[in-house]
Amino acid sequence: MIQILQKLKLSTFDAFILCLILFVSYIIHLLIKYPDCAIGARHRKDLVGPKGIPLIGNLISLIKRKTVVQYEHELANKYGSNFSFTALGQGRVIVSNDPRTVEHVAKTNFDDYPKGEKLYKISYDVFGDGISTVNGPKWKFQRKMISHLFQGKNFRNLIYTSVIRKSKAVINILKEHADIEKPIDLKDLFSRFTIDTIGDISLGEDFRCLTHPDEMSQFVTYLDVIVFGIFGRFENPFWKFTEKYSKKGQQMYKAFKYIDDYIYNLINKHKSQLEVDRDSVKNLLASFIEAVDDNGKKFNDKELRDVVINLILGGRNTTTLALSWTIYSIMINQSVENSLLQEINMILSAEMPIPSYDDIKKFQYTTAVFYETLRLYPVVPMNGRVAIKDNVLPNNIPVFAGELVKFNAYSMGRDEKIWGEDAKKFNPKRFLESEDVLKPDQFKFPVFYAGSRACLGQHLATIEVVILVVLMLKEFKFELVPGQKSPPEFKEAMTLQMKDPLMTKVSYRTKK
Ligand code: HEM
Repeated sequence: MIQILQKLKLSTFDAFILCLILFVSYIIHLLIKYPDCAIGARHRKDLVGPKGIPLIGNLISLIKRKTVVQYEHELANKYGSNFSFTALGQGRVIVSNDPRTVEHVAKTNFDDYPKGEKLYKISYDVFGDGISTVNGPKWKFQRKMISHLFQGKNFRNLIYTSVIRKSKAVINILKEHADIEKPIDLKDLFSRFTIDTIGDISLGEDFRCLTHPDEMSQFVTYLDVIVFGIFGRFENPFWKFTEKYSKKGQQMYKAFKYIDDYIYNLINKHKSQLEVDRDSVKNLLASFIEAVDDNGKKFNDKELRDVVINLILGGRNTTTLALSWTIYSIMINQSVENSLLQEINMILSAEMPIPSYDDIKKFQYTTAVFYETLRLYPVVPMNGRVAIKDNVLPNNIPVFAGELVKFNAYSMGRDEKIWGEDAKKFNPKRFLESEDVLKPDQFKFPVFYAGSRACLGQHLATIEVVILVVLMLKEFKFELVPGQKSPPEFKEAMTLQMKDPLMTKVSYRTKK
């Protein structure tokens, strides 16, 4: 540019005026191209939604939001099931809370909506090439191996034994609180339960979060550091730079290294043990080390690390939140608690105080309570994919390559068009009275996602929630400590987090 100006032999003042004209023309060009949407987003008159500001779209409303879920839910209340907005850095977002859209994205046109490059790059340090973020053959291989293992009898025994053992530890903690009438933060207790359970199932490790809460395992502490760190990257386009020069960033890098070393050490330890005696270790990591696909291919060490960390992270937070929202929903619905107790007393007895594996499926009402909770409080409240080619949604909305098609499971769960007039009411029986008892249409109820990439841990999560809820309710009554917000406020995150602790009074059902 400077060379061109020199060749034109313009004075400094003329050059300045020329640059100014060019700059202003460019801005005018952008303003014409993006009159009400963010730079990079296609200007579209055919979609309804909040009017955007030229060049930045709806960025300011998004910044001022409480949480993105609530922002989108307010828009759904105003504009209906289908609407759109844009934001600088995000491009165009098309929200379509229509079961047909979920089916289109998750199943029918699956190949046109892969997991995005941005997600892969931002979370590579943690998820690596694990199932949650990859596409194509890498995803297929892991999906096949994991589902195969998860369907086996060994896995069944492993999860059952582990969940029962860890649930008993929870009951012991609750006894301590009930004895001295000391309230407990159930959200924190569930988080310790889920990490101890998934640590046991996947690695054979006892993180001792239930038994020794004051000596927090370094692995667990660093796990939280990386989860929050990665979430921060989605909000900060300059993360690569800021992490390099911030204390928080340095702590994250330390955490990545620690977690990697920890898992690689365990892989080596497991391999040595398995060489000596194949039956000496029974956990998911051991099973993955031994697993072979149809072509005789085994997981290499990097794949083992990735698969294990993906399962730990995929299953921990989600189940913690599911348990917290379930117990909260029970506490505020007395008639639901009564029906639960009726079911528990019908299946369990003084001689059989603990459900066997086969008993679990008898707890139909309890499972319905879990589903009903997820309908109103889906712990993965929003989901979506960027289209890689032009498409048309079943409701005739065109989608252009690069646009993000989203559905908001929180809004869908409260939509009368989907769930009828009592959509906002907590009514677990709806999952029992419908034709497909406890097998809700996954496109209408996409809380575990749907189609080929539906959650692989649904069964495990259901077992964890049903067993723990049954054992807890059988022995104790739970009440919200007064003065807390009900329903609890949300905290901005990828999952539907409660902002504050869930302080709860615990008392014995029968006087000791
Ligand atoms: C209530 C508890 C849970 C909920 C609500 C839940 C929800 C979900 C959702 C919405 C997805 C799709 C994510 C996406 O692709 O955008 C997913 C995927 C997945 N979940 Fe879960 N999950 C739960 C528990 C678990 C557990 C306990 C595990 C295993 C330890 C697990 C393992 C997975 C895996 C491996 C995937 C990836 C599947 C694939 O991409 O093919 N989940 N889950």
